[in-house]
Parts: sequence; structure tokens; C-alpha cells
Amino acid sequence: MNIRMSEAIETLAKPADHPVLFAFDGPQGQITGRGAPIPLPRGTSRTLPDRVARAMATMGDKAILGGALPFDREDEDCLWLCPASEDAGHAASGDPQALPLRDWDLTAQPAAADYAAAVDHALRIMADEAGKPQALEKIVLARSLLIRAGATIPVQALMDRLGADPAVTAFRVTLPARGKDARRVLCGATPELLLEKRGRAIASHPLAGSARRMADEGQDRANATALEQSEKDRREHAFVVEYIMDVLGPHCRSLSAPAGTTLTHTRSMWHLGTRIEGELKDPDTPSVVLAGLLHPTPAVCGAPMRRAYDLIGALEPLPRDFYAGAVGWCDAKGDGAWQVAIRCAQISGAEARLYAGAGIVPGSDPMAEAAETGAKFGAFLTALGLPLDAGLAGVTKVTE
Ligand SMILES: C=C(O[C@H]1C=CC=C(C(=O)O)[C@@H]1O)C(=O)O
Repeated sequence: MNIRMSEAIETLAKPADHPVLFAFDGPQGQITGRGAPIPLPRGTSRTLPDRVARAMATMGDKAILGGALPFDREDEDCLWLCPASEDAGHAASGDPQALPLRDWDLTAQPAAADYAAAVDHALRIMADEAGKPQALEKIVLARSLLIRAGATIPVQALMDRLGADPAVTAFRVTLPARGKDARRVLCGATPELLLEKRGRAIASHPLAGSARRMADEGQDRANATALEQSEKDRREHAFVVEYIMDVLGPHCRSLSAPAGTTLTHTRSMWHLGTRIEGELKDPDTPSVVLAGLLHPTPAVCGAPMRRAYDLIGALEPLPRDFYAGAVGWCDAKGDGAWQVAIRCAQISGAEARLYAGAGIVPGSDPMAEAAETGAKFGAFLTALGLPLDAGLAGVTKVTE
């Protein structure tokens, strides 16, 4: 179907009557896009700037663009154009009775032990290649949990529960139908800001390096201190900051990152973070175009990027699809916020596929990385009403 953008906006007269296409609720604000399901022409990262420029030329200040960029830059993105309206502040609340899930079963894909074997494999490649040109220095490997419930998973109620943590951006993005999955939604609660733009000012807040939060205050503090002092985690983090500085640098008249990292936290995880801030040379560069240039960063892929990306395809048994891509919104001025699509699931009816990954560098311990991914599932599992450590099944005991 070929739809001109001007026609698309006219068709979407009463957004409140339409289903939610995308919604974000977090430190960067509350944004909801509703409308008849009219996507922007779909395409890959290569055509993104051109498609966005054409959309922006017709959208005036009455529309907002939002959606998801896939992990794989060669896959098609999913962006929607909606009228910006005064009641678009937030989506209606979900039915609080709809959760916890009552009947469910859970399958780890791959099992924790197979994930640890893939980590071990990557570590051996790093050791073999050390010192050679284009040697693999970091890779982020992910695994997934497939949850099958007895009834349709209530996306808005889930998003409401995920958003209870003030440190995260809860999000939902309606994805294009695929096969029997007619109503696919990407839903999650990400703590990681890929790119925010207001006028000329931009910011990014990459995270890499993790430790699990503990119920016991003393143990929790000990985990945080160990993370702050971990040379392995600081190395893992530095790749991300360096990459973002390199990609954004040519687009900025100033760009800076503080020396050292800051400890940040969600309700279930500690992370190392760095807030990068800058000023664009061209304040009209749309935030979605900058997000498209940036992702996937070494927080979800690795270094060197191409080498890590190829190996992810070989070592992970399932495609990532929109996990580890980017989700966000962009207004007619190009302002907006894009988050890294982590701590999320692709939901289709009564099924949810959750994803979590961990950064691997020389010195990583395969079973500890499997445990880290297990802990990263925690927030989503809790929101569904499942046991916090259901994601740790098959992880043999590792020191916290
Ligand atoms: C890839 C994920 O997390 C990234 C973000 C923060 C910390 C990370 C880490 O310590 O490995 C990851 O880079 C994920 O949650 O799936």
C-alpha cells in the first residue's frame, strides 16, 4: 500500500479512538502515539534518513513519529506516524486485576548451560585473536525465555507495572503482523538512554557493567562496591563510551564525557553508566536519524562492531528481531528520545519472548554471565507476577 504522509495525517482524526501504536513513560517524559495503523514506508537503516526527511517535510507540527529500530541494521524498522494531540500524554491504564499471570510455563532458549558454552566459545576466539588486526575484543551475547500463558498477556497492565521503577522508561510499540502473530507488541522497561535531543542539545547515557541487586542491604552494597571496583566491568563499559563519542563526534560542535563511570541502578540491577552531552552542529538533525546512526552500540553488540555482529549471528540460536535495537519518538522539530530496547519482550497473544544479554570481555566467567542475564530478566518476570529468579533456572551457583 502506498500512502502519502499528508493523507495519513488527515485519516487519523481522532487519536483517542484508536489503539496505541507506541507509548513511552520514563525520565524523558510520557508520550503516546495513537492512530489508524499507518506505518511510514518501511525500510532499513540505509534509507532511514531519506524516509524521515520526506515524512518531516509533510508532517508540520501536528504529528509525531515513534516506534522501533531493529537490532540488525539490514532488517526493516517499524515507525509510525500519528497526530500529536493534547490527550496523547499517556495511554489509558491497564486492568490492575489482569496480572499476575495465573497459568504459565517457561522455557529457556538456549538453556543457561548452552548459553555459558557460547560465552566460552567467544572467549576462546578473543584469546586466539588477541593482538591481531580486527581482533574481537567484546561481544554481547543474549538468551531468551519463552513464556506461554493461559490467556492473552495484558500489555497495558504490564507496562503500568514495569513503569513503577522511576529509573526506567517503560515502553510498548505495536510491531507489524508476521505470520500467525497478528498483534505483536514490543514491551519493556529499559534503563538505557541511547539519544535524547532538544534543539541543539543532545545526551546519551550508555550503561555496561552489571551486578544484581540483593534484598539484603549489606549484600546489595557489597555488589555495588565490587562492580565499581571491577576492572573487567570498567573495560566492558569503556568500549561503549568510546564508540558513542566516535559516532556522534562528527555531528557535534561540542561533545564531552566525564572521566570515570557513575554507579546507577534500577530496582533489580546495578550498572556502570556515563552521561555524554553535546551540542549538534545542525540542530535540525532528527533524533531518529541520530539513533539510527548510533545503534547497535557495544552495549548490545560488541567491538569491533562488524566482527561482533557476525559472531552474534553464529552463536545465538534465535534472531534478536527488535530486541537490542532502539525504541523512541521524534517530533516535527526532530526533538525526541530514543532508548536501547533491552529488558523487554516481544509479546504475541498469550506468548512472550523475553531477551537479556551480557557483555563478554577477556576475564568474563561464562556461568556468571548466564547468571547476569538471569538477573536481567528479573524486572520483567516480577511485573508478570512470576518468581524473580525464574530466569536463573539451570544456572549453577556463582559468587554474587
Ligand atoms: C544487553 C543488555 O544490557 C546491556 C546494558 C547494560 C549492561 C549490560 C552489561 O553489563 O552487559 C549490557 O551491556 C540487556 O539487558 O539485555
